[in-house]
Amino acid sequence: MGRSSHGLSTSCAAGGIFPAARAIAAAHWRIARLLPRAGWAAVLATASCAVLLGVLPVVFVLAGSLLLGEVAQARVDPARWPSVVAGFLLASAAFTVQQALAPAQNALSELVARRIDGEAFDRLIAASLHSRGIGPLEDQRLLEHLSMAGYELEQGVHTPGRAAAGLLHLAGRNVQLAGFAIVIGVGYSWVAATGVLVTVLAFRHAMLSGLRSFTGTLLAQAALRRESRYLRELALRATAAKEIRVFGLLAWLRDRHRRAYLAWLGPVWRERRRSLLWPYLRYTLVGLLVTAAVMASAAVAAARGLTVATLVLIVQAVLTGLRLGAFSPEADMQTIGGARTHEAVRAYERGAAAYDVNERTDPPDRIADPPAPREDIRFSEVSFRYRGSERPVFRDLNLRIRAGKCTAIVGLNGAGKTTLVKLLTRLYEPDGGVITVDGVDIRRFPVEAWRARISVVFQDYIRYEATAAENIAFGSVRHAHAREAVRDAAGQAGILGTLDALPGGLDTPLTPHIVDGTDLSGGQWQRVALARALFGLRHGGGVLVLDEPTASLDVRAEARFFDEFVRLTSGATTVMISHRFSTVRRADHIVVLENGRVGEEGSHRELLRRGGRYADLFRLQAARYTDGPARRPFGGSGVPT
Ligand SMILES: Nc1ncnc2c1ncn2[C@@H]1O[C@H](COP(=O)(O)OP(=O)(O)OP(=O)(O)O)[C@@H](O)[C@H]1O
Repeated sequence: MGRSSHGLSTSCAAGGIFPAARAIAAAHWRIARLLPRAGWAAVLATASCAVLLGVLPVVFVLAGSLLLGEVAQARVDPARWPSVVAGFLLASAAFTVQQALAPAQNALSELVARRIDGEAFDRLIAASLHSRGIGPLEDQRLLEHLSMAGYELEQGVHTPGRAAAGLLHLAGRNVQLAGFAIVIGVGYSWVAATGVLVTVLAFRHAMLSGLRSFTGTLLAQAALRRESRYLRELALRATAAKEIRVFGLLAWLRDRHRRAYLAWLGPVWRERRRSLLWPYLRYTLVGLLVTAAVMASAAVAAARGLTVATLVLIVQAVLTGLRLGAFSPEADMQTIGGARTHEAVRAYERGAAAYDVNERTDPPDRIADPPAPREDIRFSEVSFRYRGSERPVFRDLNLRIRAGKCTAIVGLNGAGKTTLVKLLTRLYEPDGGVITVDGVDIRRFPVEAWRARISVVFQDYIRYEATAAENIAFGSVRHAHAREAVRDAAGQAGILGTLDALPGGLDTPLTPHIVDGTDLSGGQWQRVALARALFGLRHGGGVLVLDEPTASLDVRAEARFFDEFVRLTSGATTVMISHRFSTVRRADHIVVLENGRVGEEGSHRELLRRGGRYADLFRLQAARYTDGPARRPFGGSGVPT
């Protein structure tokens, strides 16, 4: 049995008939085990409907032939008319109940599917949120499972729930098949019954194997499908609308989308022909031969005395029975595709859980409540490399962040500044070394408690589609009700006036996608993010981390922010990451990251005096803001200090 890069089995071709049948049976079994999640009452009701809907067509055919036979007899023997009426009533009842039950079964199947899919979505979200760090969400291998499962569950077609409902539907079809086989066996010949059964089962097996192989190809094409989806979204969403128009990317986008779409569809079409069309034609031919053989032998039997009613019964049972070998739109694609989605959910769950298990184990002597740092936070001999990446970001990094002071971290792009924050907030664990607060390993604190101590504005902070007040209160959700504190934080970040002036004040949704909602400018959003961090700091943060806090602020706003900043953060341990030297120079202590280590550190003046990397970078940036004299070699009178 082949295995794709997804770890999901994809092909039956290599293994022959029995392994393929075993794999399909195993997939069905895994799906069947999901049924209790829909609740036994719903499952039993749906299964009962399915079984009845399987039995009723058999009853209808039996009643119909009984009616036919009795009508013929009643012409010569009037005493048979009650039997005619009974046959008619039975056929009518079978037909009417079938019509009434079909919508009920659809509704119940929907209920079963939604319950199971709701639970699968819950599990996927739980696996995504419960993992301690963000490693699984940045691991390409696991992301494939996550995006495939998320996409299918959202589309709602190839889902575990639809697969489970499909299985119940198949149970009904199998009951029907058994019913017709019994009718043929009892009424005519067990050889003919076996012929019909074998033909239907062989046809179904070939079709399901083909479907399985086909969905395997779909999966193997997942990257291309994702690319064409991404390009479609690029064209249809507002996010890239500006650049696409200004850079004149429309033609490129259409062409690229067309090519990606065809590159995805080409193998899918080929596989559809290979695994679905040819087996379909082959088995249809076999089905026709079997039908012809049974019909011919029935005709011979009829000539030798088989009654017309029995002949009609057999013909109907054979034809309707053979029809059950056909594709079931309610079940087949769903059971095969849904089983794969279920496997993807499980694979992501396992992978995400393994991430936590594989992390270094926490020290046993736990401390429930991490204190705010009194001395310092230290990175000691810390090394770290992203999984799948060759290059370590940190190698034996030693770094001290003084408590109650502002430490600025600078470095070239990719030096590891944001990664440092990820390690500090335990979104990733170091491969070696230790991070301590006043000498205590931070792994001794519960992760949530430690994170509650840290208030962060990430470089790519989130613009939540929520009210302005909520956007700020997310800094400490436990204190979301503290309206005055929200206003204070907004005031401190210099955004209160703007928010008060919105139509709904602080209760205005900050999104243009909601009626009465609005959007803010980049700089205004940055102030909201700052307000969020200040709100968190006020409610027990103790440590404030700002990654590029003033990147979107205008020069005046930046200057004002820093005038206020010292007062607002007094007593807090602050880490500031910035490329703006006008921001960095105000820090108490500056650390330059270089080649995975601390290249140099000191105050702004000390570092300028040293004339090293920091002084170079500072001089380069200062020269961009001044005229000729500032371009003189550092140390000259024209350089700001
Ligand atoms: N999820 C990830 N997986 C693999 N490599 C990553 C990941 N995130 C970052 N890196 C790599 O780690 C290194 C450090 O990245 P980081 O984002 O910490 O740099 P930075 O100093 O914050 O950069 P910038 O100044 O551009 O924001 C870079 O080489 C980057 O390519």
